[in-house]
Amino acid sequence: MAIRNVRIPSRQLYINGEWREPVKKNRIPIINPATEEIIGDIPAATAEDVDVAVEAARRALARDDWGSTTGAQRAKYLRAIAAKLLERKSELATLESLDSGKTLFESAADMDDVAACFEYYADLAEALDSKRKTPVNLHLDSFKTYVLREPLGVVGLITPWNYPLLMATWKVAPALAAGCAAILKPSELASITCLELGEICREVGLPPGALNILTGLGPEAGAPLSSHPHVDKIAFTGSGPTGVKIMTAAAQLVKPVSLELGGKSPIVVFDDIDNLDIAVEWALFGCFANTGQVCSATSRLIIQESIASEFLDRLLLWTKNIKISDPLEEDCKLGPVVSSGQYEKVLKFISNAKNEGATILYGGKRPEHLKKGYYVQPIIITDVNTSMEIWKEEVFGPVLCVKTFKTEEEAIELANDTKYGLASAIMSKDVERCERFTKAFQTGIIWINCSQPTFHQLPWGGKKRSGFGRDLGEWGLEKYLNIKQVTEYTSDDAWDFYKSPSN
Ligand SMILES: NC(=O)c1ccc[n+]([C@@H]2O[C@H](COP(=O)([O-])OP(=O)(O)OC[C@H]3O[C@@H](n4cnc5c(N)ncnc54)[C@H](O)[C@@H]3O)[C@@H](O)[C@H]2O)c1
Ligand SMILES: C[N+](C)(C)CCCC=O
Ligand code: NA
Repeated sequence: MAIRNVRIPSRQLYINGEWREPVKKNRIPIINPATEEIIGDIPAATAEDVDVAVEAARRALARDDWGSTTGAQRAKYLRAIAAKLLERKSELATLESLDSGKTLFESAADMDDVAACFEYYADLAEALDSKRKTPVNLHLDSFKTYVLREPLGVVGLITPWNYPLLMATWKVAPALAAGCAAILKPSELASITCLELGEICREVGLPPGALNILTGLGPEAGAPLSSHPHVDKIAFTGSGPTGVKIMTAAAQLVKPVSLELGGKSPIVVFDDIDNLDIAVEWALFGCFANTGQVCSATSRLIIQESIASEFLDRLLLWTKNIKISDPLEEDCKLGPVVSSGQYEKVLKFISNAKNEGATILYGGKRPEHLKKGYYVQPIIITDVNTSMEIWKEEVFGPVLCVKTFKTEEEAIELANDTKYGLASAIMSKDVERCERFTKAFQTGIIWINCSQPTFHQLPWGGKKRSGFGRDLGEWGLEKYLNIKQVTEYTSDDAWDFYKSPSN
């Protein structure tokens, strides 16, 4: 249930466990994409604030109350955060919808996922205690060796607007579980819930500086974080062009980065599926959930020619049935896109596709009943060829383009015909065929007879231009750890490499 008349909290930057006004005192308006109204504002951090936050993070690591904690002690903080998040679930979900345009149903599901992700990494933090020191047996009498897993240090976490608190959590929870001190820089287009995470950390008594939250613009707050000499790693989720900038800045200091970038993922549908409607719904969900603003959206439908016409007829019926409304309205299934910039971008993709000769089978216009807000009907585009922009580029909106195939070889070639490599889906009841596609798809995520279900136990990330490194699962924790080898000489005998002068 939405909380009507919810108050938009007015916050400052969260640094060293306190709310702190940005040095330059600037603020950025919060716009509700469903109404185009300004509903509040967030602080705008600059390089000066980044310096203060990095210093706070370094001090946290040097203090015993954070830097010497066991995994079990950190797990207590993570569980307390999860409990507070659940206590405030309805309010946070409403705030997320007001800020990003996400349907209330999806925002509420995100809050459950956020809390579950903190719980999951609490378990992994506890398990880390027994793995902190691993002896390595060399079968030598003169040496004792072991490997330590330690927190990597101060980490910068830069995140996007499409799942504001969830994408932040995929990085914050494992970074804290590992014992790092973190600086989160959420997207300026949707930061409300990330700032509320700051309030929750304050309430549960997370040691000062363990997590700092700097809202602000990318070039003003994100860039100085990426190039800061005392930030040991940047974990980034966002667009390809920003990923390139971050990697370039980090390279100057040989700072490690992990990049979760965009995609143009395929969903391949074979004519052996049992139930057309079930496959149609997955195709719809795979591309139109979160108004298509999903990095892993399966936005290229590759359908076997023999069922294409019937499949598209059904797809059209299902698409027309999607309720488009204010995201807080009950049963809303498609809200507005996040911002006016994103709205213009989506409309431009549609007009370019038309100009290049593609057919708009359905949608792409403002819904008649919604006069305000960044709303666009879901769009299905046919007569697409592989050189068109709409086939090649990520739209990040509710835009599905369709191509047909005859043979399995043709399907796999079309599926892999992309610079991206995040996810792929196959719909078929032929188990061996699904195995062949699992091997052939050039992506980090494979969905079989579904699209998008995500579990925090499993690694999330891509290859090719979708980036590298993994969030979630044990892989999402490893990236915040430094692996340190320790070699001890235990013999009483001299090493005897040089001639002793006393002989
Ligand atoms: N692979 C994934 O897991 C995943 C998940 C969600 C979103 N995405 C991708 O994110 C993109 C949409 O998100 P977006 O529009 O917020 O992306 P974006 O790249 O514009 O912004 C992402 C973050 O980077 C910051 N930023 C911008 N310029 C910067 C700079 N020069 N230095 C440092 N930080 C900077 C932004 O302020 C924001 O916090 C899409 O391409 C989508 O595919 C990927
Ligand atoms: C869990 N989801 C919905 C697949 C979120 C993917 C994150 C990328 O946009
Ligand atoms: Na907003």
